[in-house]
Amino acid sequence: MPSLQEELLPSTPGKFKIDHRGHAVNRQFHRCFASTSTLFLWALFLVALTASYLSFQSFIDSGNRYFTASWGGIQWEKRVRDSAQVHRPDGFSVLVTGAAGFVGTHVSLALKKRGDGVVGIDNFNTYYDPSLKKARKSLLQGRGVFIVEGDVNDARLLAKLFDVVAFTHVMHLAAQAGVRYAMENPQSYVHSNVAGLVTLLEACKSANPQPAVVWASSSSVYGLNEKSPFSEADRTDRPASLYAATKKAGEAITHTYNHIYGLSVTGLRFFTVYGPWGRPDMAYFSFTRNILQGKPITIYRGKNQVDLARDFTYIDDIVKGCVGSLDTAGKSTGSGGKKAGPAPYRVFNLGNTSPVTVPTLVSILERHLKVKAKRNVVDMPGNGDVPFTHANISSARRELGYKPTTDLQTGLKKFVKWYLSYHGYNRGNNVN
Ligand SMILES: O=C(O)[C@H]1O[C@H](OP(=O)(O)OP(=O)(O)OC[C@H]2O[C@@H](n3ccc(=O)[nH]c3=O)[C@H](O)[C@@H]2O)[C@H](O)[C@@H](O)[C@H]1O
Repeated sequence: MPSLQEELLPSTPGKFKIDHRGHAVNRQFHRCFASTSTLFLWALFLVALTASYLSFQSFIDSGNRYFTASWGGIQWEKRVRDSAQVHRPDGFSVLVTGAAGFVGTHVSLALKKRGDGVVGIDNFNTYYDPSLKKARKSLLQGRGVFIVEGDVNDARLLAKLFDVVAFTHVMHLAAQAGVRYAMENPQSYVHSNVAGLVTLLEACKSANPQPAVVWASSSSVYGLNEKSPFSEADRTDRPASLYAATKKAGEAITHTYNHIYGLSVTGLRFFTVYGPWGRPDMAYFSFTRNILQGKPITIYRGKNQVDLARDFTYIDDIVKGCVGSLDTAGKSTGSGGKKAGPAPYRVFNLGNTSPVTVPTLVSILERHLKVKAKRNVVDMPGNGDVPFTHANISSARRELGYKPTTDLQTGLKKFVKWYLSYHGYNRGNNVN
């Protein structure tokens, strides 16, 4: 006779010995209970493991934030102060956000050159090759512009910067750019163009004295507007992309800060800016790369086979518009978060006033590169693009003295020259 103990335990691990009904139920119950407790113990173990992993991660994260932060300290503050030092009578000290970006680099160089103090901030994100941003940073460093590596969403960093320097102006160019990428990564637009903007404005409104703010809006706010050329008074309530919607939101948000806190605000609607040190995600840049590499380029075409057109604007003209905006920006009236009276709120188009079709842009590039493009013409996908842009710049001309002087042919020649030299092509043989 097997003992009770023997009856309850399977003879071979994993197997049941069903002698009769009662024993089998007993054994099953015991087995089930045993496996449930094992499962429970395993689950407990896994939960504990996950919890310790998560707290370790958060420790690492906070460690990164607080112990390896790339800002702070006496030496850092000295670099910030030196960079903000003004070297002309009545000069400005300007905080340039997105300073390692395309427009940010050019504006910083121009301001520094005329004797203004400039401190840059840039998060060096990977939207496009950060090595280009690092190269721009080196260029700026060589001219005495210090760039802080940080995000405009970092309120502590901004507060510190305003603590160290009484900035007279903020040139806010940090943004998530690109019209079509908004479908791939919508949150990045909210993060930079909405949340980042609010964090920056909070810092500006709390500063004492408050700086005047000039910031980059976009021609894309005109969206489905069909009235041409686009005037600042035209409708901007029909954006065609999330990018455009966040820029439109930025115009509303900056208006609020102007209204409540007396911040002086100037919004600049840039029209498809291009030139040396430009953005690799933009059509003129990626077309150049592909043409030189013998790869096909995709040219979008609008409804009824109408070519798309843009009011392409050369970077040097945009820089003049930015500097003119800083020069004419009235003062903010508030301080420490309190408004003392009305302050200026302005919006200007900065375009070239002569739209060019995308196929014409490609022909100009072909001429400068002396290489034929492999054109792949497709119907414009529903990706946020608008069929054309065309700026009316009378306001900017009147109030900022803005007068674009570079046509697309001339501007692309300068871009191609830079592109070939930057990428190490043999310039003498390739550029006319
Ligand atoms: O003014 C602005 O507010 C915006 O300008 C710029 O946007 P866009 O005018 O769309 O420039 P960009 O991408 O160079 O496309 C140019 C043309 O090429 C067409 N295009 C584009 C890519 C392609 O592969 N094929 C093509 O035909 C395309 O359909 C378009 O017709 C900035 O990127 C943006 O950040 C914002 O600042």
